[in-house]
Amino acid sequence: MLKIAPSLLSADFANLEREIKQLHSLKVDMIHLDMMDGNFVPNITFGPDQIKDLRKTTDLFFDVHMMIQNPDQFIPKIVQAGANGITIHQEATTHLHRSIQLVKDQGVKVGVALNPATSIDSLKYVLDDIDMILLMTVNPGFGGQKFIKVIVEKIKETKKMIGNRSIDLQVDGGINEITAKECIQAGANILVAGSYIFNGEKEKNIRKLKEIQF
Ligand SMILES: O=C(CO)[C@H](O)[C@H](O)COP(=O)(O)O
Ligand SMILES: [Co+2]
Repeated sequence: MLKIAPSLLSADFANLEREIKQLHSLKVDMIHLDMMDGNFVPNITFGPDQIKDLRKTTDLFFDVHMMIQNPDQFIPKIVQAGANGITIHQEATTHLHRSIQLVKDQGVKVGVALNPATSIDSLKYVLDDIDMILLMTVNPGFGGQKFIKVIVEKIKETKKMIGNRSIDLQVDGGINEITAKECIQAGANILVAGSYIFNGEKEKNIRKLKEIQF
C-alpha cells in the first residue's frame, strides 16, 4: 500500500504545531523527521528535545530519519522522545548490525538508509532484521534538491532483493508527482516529500501523490 510521509524540513518552523495538525487532517500516513548533525551531513536541524515537544501535538507515526554520525548514542533518546520508527544510515555507523539491534531493542520499527552512491550489497546480510529500506534519491542534507534519476534502477534491484519479505521501500529527495510515479513503478511504497508538499497547496499536492496509479 502506498504511504505518504511529508518531511517537516520544508514546513514553517515558526508554526510547526499548525503544520502537523493540518497534515493530520489531510490524512498522511506518517511524519518524516530529518535529524541532521552538521557532521554526517552539512546541515543542522533538531534533536530529541524538539521531537519530544512535537510529540505533544499529534499521535501520527513519527518516522525519524537520522542523518547523524554514530547514531547509536542517540537511539534510546530519540525513542524516549516519541519516535515510532528510526532509520539509520549505513554510511554513518561502523557496525550496522549492532545499530539495527539497538533500535529493535527499543521496540520501534527500524530502517536502513543508503546514500545515492552506496551499493545495496550489504543489505543482504540484514534483510531479515529490518522493517524498511530508505533509498536516498538526493544527497542528504537539504530539501529542494533535484531527483537523481539513476536511483530508479537501484529501486528495482532493491525490490528484487526484498523478494516476498514485508519490508517497506521508501524514497526520499526530489519527490514530486512525476518522480514519485517512476519510483512507485520501480517498487517503492513510501514517498517522502518536503518541498513538493509544502511549497504550494498542501491538500492538492498530497492528493496528487495519493492518486498516482501503479
Ligand atoms: O532527508 C532529506 C534531506 O536529506 C529530506 O527528507 C528530503 O530532502 C525531503 O526534501 P525534498 O522533498 O524537498 O527533497
Ligand atoms: Co529524509
